[in-house]
Amino acid sequence: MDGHFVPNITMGPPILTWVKKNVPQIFMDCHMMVSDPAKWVPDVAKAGGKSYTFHYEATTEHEKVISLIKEHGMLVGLAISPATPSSVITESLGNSVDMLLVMTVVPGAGGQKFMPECLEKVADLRKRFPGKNIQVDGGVGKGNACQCAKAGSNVVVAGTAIFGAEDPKSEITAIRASINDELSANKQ
Ligand SMILES: O=C(CO)[C@@H](O)[C@H](O)COP(=O)(O)O
Repeated sequence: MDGHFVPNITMGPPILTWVKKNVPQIFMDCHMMVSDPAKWVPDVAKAGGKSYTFHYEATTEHEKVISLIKEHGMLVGLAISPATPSSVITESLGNSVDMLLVMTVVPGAGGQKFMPECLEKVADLRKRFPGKNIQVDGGVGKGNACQCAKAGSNVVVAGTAIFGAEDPKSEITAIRASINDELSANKQ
């Protein structure tokens, strides 16, 4: 968060560098809620970022940003905010990224209420991009992770549900189990 695309400011490349140093095996999935996504690509890659997700709404030069991220050896994620329809993700755009992120809160702060109406977009994207990772972020926890997976998501982000839990480990286990149960039921 850069204080411009969204009102808040959070961590940037210097913090990623320290996290990577202390947890070398970590997979850093970097969701960049920033107005100028191209600007941060080199520094995030250098800091050890593995996946770089930028917002569809932040730029008109999607292909350029995607190429830049790939040139820096990172996986590419493309995010849409609640007000953005899934139809903006064209076949060629969707096929050129590794992950599609459907926000289920307005980007900018943790602790907001999950917006179930956004799951229609997950279902649409899953239908059109069966092989892609589809992430859901915003107000996700063990109570609704299965709804996300049912709609077609296979990756979820949970902040408050985990960091606010009395037992974060068991919250993670419960979220993971409900997604895996749903995904294996869908396979049959
Ligand atoms: O940062 C945002 C939205 O901008 C959050 O959605 C976090 O990514 C997850 O936090 P919770 O919604 O789970 O509290």
